[in-house]
Amino acid sequence: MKVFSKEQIYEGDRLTTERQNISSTDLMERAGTQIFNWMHLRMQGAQVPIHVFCGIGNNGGDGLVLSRQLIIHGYNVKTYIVNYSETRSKDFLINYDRIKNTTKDWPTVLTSSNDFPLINQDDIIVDAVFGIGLNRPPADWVKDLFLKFRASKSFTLSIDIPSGLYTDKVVNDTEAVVYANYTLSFQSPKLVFFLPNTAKYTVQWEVLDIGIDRDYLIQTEAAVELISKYEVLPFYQPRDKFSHKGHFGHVLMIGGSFGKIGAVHLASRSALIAGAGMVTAYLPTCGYTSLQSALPEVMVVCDKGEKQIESITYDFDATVVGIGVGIGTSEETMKAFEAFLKTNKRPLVIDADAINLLAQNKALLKYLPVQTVLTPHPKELERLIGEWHDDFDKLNKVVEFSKAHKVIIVIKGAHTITINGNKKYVNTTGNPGMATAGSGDVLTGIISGLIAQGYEPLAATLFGVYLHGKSGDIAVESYGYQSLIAGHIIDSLGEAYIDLFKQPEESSESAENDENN
Ligand SMILES: NC(=O)C1=CN([C@@H]2O[C@H](COP(=O)(O)OP(=O)(O)OC[C@H]3O[C@@H](n4cnc5c(N)ncnc54)[C@H](O)[C@@H]3O)[C@@H](O)[C@H]2O)[C@H](O)CC1
Ligand SMILES: [K+]
Repeated sequence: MKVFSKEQIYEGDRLTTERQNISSTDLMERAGTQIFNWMHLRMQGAQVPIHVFCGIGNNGGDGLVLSRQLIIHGYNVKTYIVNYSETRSKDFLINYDRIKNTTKDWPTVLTSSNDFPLINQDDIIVDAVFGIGLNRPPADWVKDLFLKFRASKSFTLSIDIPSGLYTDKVVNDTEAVVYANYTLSFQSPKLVFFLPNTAKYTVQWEVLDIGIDRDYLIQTEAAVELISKYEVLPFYQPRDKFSHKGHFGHVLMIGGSFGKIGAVHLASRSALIAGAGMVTAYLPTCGYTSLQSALPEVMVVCDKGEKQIESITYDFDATVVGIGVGIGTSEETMKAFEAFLKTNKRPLVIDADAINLLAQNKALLKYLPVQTVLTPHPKELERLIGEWHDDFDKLNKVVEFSKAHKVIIVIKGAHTITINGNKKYVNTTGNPGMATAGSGDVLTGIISGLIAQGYEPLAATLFGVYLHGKSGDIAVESYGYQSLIAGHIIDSLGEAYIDLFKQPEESSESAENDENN
């Protein structure tokens, strides 16, 4: 699913009204009615007090449409105008008139904290104060209103975006934002729903279809894309009946040091289970026996170093090389890594300490093949690109790095984001149970295993990140967050593949997302 920028959303609105020959008021009517339908379906006329707080722009206008519909359908509604400015939008004013014609119980205009109503915990708050038009911090009394929402502990439903959140930057004052239980967003989810600094402002979100022009949605290139089953399915390469292991490539997994052979074990096994035809693990000699005994399907080549890798030499042609898991950062390993990069011609997946080695010696970056995949966790990323102030700054820095070195970067996290030049891909699978030792080694193995089978590095990365998260989601059903370990993720990989062809997910136009799942 595309994640459009604010400018693209406004343009989509404009084009829709033009191409469908409707007014912006009609479009607002659709938006507000969609919210009403959503609530009506769930509430079925229940007389729970609903407090609808409307700003004076178009987000407020959506709130007024909703209020009117709720009133017409007999709900117990109170409407408030959060009068933070006298510059009311045209469609707000039209709907302000319409609601006044519908009920004698006119909206209450709020201009300071003295006007705030009583809200009980069992009431419902609808937040239609600010939408994507927010361009500066809210006034102090509006912030107090948001604090009152939180203090009430009532279920809070935000329209389009939690008020106080920007679409393209973080908020400095974490109290000047609505903490929504649920956000019903129009046209596209907002990038801020997925970033560590801002995801907390909505527990769940859903996109409502308000009939934006289809051609515009299809033809408009978005800088951010949400990756779910629908986006990865087209990558899937079916197997030919007459295929043999030679068709699915040979992964060379280089890594390990004394005490960290397990990382290579996990990555090699994952590569094989992801579907690679053959996997060879390249290890210091101390790892030979354990790896051979634990993984009979994997071949092993030993380095001359006993406890660490000291010179990388092998005499076969690998399809792809995964390097870095458990490798350590000793001087000898650095030399071996440098010599390897200078001669290697194969696609690379670089993880863990090999990223740290690159960060220590950035001159080596020029030896990376185009579309090398780097899979740093936050600390490794920081060593590579330097510190960042916030999530947007981080994304910008990674984009610059990706463009400068022509590499794909996987920013691992709750919503792993893959960056390829200007394009950002936000993954939707995975869970907190996957924050466990070795989980990253598994990802390295899966991506390498996919590249070996002929997937392009970007497709392999997006598909691999998706499958890794999905396997974790399947595994957590049996083990729970605490007891899930990396090996369980590998064991569920087969089911994650099978799941690709199970019942379709909910339509991507109305994808539901539960941040707590
Ligand atoms: N396709 C769609 O997504 C549709 C969305 N709709 C809704 O429209 C809003 C965006 O509306 P807009 O009028 O542009 O902005 P806001 O309502 O978010 O803000 C109102 C207005 O207030 C000014 N402003 C900004 N920040 C402040 C501040 N801190 N203090 C005071 N005033 C401020 C600014 O000038 C804004 O214009 C979108 O989110 C949807 O909810 C349409 O209804 C239908 C299609
Ligand atoms: K809002």
